[in-house]
Amino acid sequence: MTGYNNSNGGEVNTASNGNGHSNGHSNGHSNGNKSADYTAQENPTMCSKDCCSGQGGFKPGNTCAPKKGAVSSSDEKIVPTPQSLLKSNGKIQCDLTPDELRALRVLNEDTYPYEVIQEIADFITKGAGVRPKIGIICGSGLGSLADIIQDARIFEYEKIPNFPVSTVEGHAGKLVVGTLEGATVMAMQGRFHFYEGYPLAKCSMPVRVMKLCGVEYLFATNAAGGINPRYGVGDIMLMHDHVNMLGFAGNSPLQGPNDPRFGPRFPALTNSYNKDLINKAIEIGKAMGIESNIHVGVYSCLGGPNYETIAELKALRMMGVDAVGMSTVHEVITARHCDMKVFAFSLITNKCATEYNDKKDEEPSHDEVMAVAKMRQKDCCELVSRLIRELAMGSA
Ligand SMILES: O=P(O)(O)O[C@H]1O[C@H](CO)[C@@H](O)[C@H]1O
Ligand SMILES: Nc1nc2[nH]cnc2c(=O)[nH]1
Repeated sequence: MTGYNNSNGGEVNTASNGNGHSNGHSNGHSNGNKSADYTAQENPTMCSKDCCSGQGGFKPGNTCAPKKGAVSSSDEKIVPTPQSLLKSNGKIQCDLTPDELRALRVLNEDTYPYEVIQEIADFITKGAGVRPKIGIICGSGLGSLADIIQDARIFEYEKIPNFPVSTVEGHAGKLVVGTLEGATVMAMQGRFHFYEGYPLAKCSMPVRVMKLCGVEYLFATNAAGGINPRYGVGDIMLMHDHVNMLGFAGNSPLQGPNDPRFGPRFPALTNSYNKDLINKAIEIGKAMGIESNIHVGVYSCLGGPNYETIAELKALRMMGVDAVGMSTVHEVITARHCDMKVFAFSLITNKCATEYNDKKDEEPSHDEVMAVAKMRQKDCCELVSRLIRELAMGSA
């Protein structure tokens, strides 16, 4: 095990853009060509945010009207959208089929009151005949974690009332309830991502379903890019913390009115990842002989679906991030909010380039992510099963 490692091994160079061109700005902006309408403050011909806010934007009578000759979008002719495209007989035209409309509605139904989540949980526990104690979320290509569950009762997402559907390859869209190593478990073969168009609260809604089914421990797994230069493809990073990039941008699965039946308005996240489970997993890694492929590190979730630019990866490395993905963080936040114990790991499926001269063939692809996950699924399954056995025996 490489152990805790937050050190900045990436040797990030902020003075140059890495293409050999100095960017000319001490603040790290790489765009040397400042456009004419860069900000309202810098160009007095443009109105500021305060000036036009709440007034429907710029109006000709405003005192801050652009001066003649100034570069501004108001110089362009505005062609209004013909009413004929918007309305027909007073009704809004819509070419979507009823199925497409339903899909849109499901996509936009992002509030899940306690009662609806309770209904979903009841549907599952009645159908399965058990109350699972451990919840597992299978990462991309790691669906086999659910295949090892015994006495499995399988629920397809489409058949669960009010449940979203999986749209990503490698996420089958099934909920598997049964037993594993003597413990009752429920596993999501397919998670929901922000980039699929689901709001974060909807992405992590199944965690609340797990809670109301009786789950006490969340095991979240994911496929991730390794930013820490010491991580190799196929390594496993036990998550001991995260950087919530979507949170930096004002997005949270806990946004909106708080239901105290789930948890407090302002939950603390300082001890989100259960240390006993991390230590147990390290021991198990040693027993499995994969000690040198196990690390403990910091994960960060970006919105995706694109993989990161090199500048973004450099920035994440500077922030102490070891692995990057597009999931898990909102699930962990939701789990901690309702007081579940969390264990999470990333399977490193690709090495992230943090220098411009890194090899071009290091570009990530989902095919590669899936292939590596397939290759490493046996060890991931063994790690999870052994850890669950320890929990079932009461020694973790
Ligand atoms: O986080 P999981 O679901 O494992 O999947 C990861 O892999 C996909 C990209 O290849 C993204 O969905 C990313 O989040
Ligand atoms: N954001 C992100 N997600 C991933 N999932 C698997 N690899 C990666 C990666 O490099 N970046």
